[in-house]
Amino acid sequence: MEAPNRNRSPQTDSSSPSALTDEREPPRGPLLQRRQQLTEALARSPYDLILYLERAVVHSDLAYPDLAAGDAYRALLLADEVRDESFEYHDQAKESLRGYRTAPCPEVLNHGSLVEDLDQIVDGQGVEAAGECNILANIASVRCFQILSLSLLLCGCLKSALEFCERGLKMVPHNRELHEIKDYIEQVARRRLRKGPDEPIEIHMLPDRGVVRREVYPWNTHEPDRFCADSLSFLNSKLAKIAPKCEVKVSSLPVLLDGASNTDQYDIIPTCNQLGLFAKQDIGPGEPVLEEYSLLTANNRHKESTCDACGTELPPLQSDSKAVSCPECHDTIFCDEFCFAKAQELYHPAVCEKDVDSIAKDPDPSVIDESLYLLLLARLLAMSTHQDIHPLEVPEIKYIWGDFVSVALNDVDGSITDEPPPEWTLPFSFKYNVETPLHILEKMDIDIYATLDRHDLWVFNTAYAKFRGTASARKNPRDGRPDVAAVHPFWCLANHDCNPNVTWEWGGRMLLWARETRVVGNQPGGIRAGEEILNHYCDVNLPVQQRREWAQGSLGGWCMCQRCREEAAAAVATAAGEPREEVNGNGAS
Ligand SMILES: C[S@@+](CC[C@H](N)C(=O)[O-])C[C@H]1O[C@@H](n2cnc3c(N)ncnc32)[C@H](O)[C@@H]1O
Repeated sequence: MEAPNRNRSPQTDSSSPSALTDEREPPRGPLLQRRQQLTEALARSPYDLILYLERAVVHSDLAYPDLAAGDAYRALLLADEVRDESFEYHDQAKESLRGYRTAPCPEVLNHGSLVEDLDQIVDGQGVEAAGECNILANIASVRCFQILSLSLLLCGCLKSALEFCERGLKMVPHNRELHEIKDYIEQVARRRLRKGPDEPIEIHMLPDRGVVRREVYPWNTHEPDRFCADSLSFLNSKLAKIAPKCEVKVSSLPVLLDGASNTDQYDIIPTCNQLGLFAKQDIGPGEPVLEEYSLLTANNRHKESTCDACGTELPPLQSDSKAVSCPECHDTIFCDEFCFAKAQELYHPAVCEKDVDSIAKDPDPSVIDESLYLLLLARLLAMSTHQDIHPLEVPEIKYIWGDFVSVALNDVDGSITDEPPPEWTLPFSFKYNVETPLHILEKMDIDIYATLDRHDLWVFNTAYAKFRGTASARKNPRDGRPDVAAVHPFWCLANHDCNPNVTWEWGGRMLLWARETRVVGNQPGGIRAGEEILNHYCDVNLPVQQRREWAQGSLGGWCMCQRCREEAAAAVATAAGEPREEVNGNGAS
């Protein structure tokens, strides 16, 4: 069996054996233009499921299977709207389909054996009795199941892929393309689960977390040039209030590796430019460096004991407590009037009495991270809705680091392998990236179709990329589970070093202050004007190997700071029985 190719041309060659296979590599430029046209058409006609399906195919051809799945899922929801007149967008979705016919069928539905399966789709009733819109909706649903199952397979979400494939096969039990996709899912599942050809594969065993491209999408016009003079001057004007002795500047950082290497002893290692925080005046030992307040917080406990706005632990409710509950939705508690006023100003009215509070709360330990990132996304959506700005324009995330990979590196040929390509680094699942964010928006009474520009899947993915590079989480002291997370956009500009010159604590505010003494050699603390603020993302009291393993998650790679390199090189020299060399302050031996 041939592996299907993500890069299929928009002009589907339905005469090929399965029409899932087309080895041509379509050029990106025209596809990007076509994507733009379809996005504009969707802005004019937001309930048109055919346009969504067409854009799904283009996304698939551009090697964004996750975005293809997102579009196919929206088309599937619209097909449900067409069939059920009690649904909220029934009239609009049906009206949008009136411009299309079953013969000739829209090109995007004329795929493989789909039209041959029309008899199963109309259930033997004949086209007229079934109603043309309903038939189109049914054919479209099968097409959605095909795109969803193949795309999710390509992202590595095998369980969701198989579930959608099975749903399609329920509608058209003999559909050739769905059977092919099911075979592919089972082949990949067998390889990943190391199962023999005759061993059964149960759906609950299948992995459902994949990875997708982590990039500044070519059509993303919201991403600033973080290095340009305007951005730096904007950031520094804000920073002046919360860290008056600091400034944001370009910092040269070691390029992070995936794991241990033999470069620890090298005098020169590859570096890259990013942003960092620097002292612009001397800062004494123990002196405060930064105090930052952020409402971009999340709490995954159902009955939380933290302030809804800033995430601080609430004091026990006594008569002298300063805690305030929202007069409209009494369950939402703020630590004081200040937090309540800030919440009212920046996000709360968008979720007040909207029943979004129970979503993703008290998660299974295996999905704690996902739940916290999802709840950060929910907060971001509430902030952008209430402030009436695009989510990626919300100041709290606009300028932060997203650990993006270049589009060129991410672009792959798309044949099916056991795992998605290694350059794809953004964790992805159907539930947390596609389904639940839309569910949250619906609970907020937002029309997910009419607001596509703000709530497209690539917008959620971009926000997730930023959260994953910068959010901090706090563990609950009772059970050690992370239950509160936050993004502090200025604190997160400080880079990591295993010999930090600051330390931090997050209560209601993120506080950063200069260390009294440095970890290495008990040197006195304090930061000179011009020196970089060196934060710590891991426990710096651990030995080098453990430190590097811990920091790998939060830093995004193997720590190559001076201290790690010196300690690792010394350990290697000791193991080899070489005499120890003294190292000077800069680590050059
Ligand atoms: C929270 S951000 C820090 C600010 C970031 N440099 C920026 O430009 O906004 C974390 C990212 O900074 C980079 N980084 C921080 N400390 C580093 C270090 N010691 N070595 C290499 N990269 C570092 C890593 O790419 C990491 O994923």
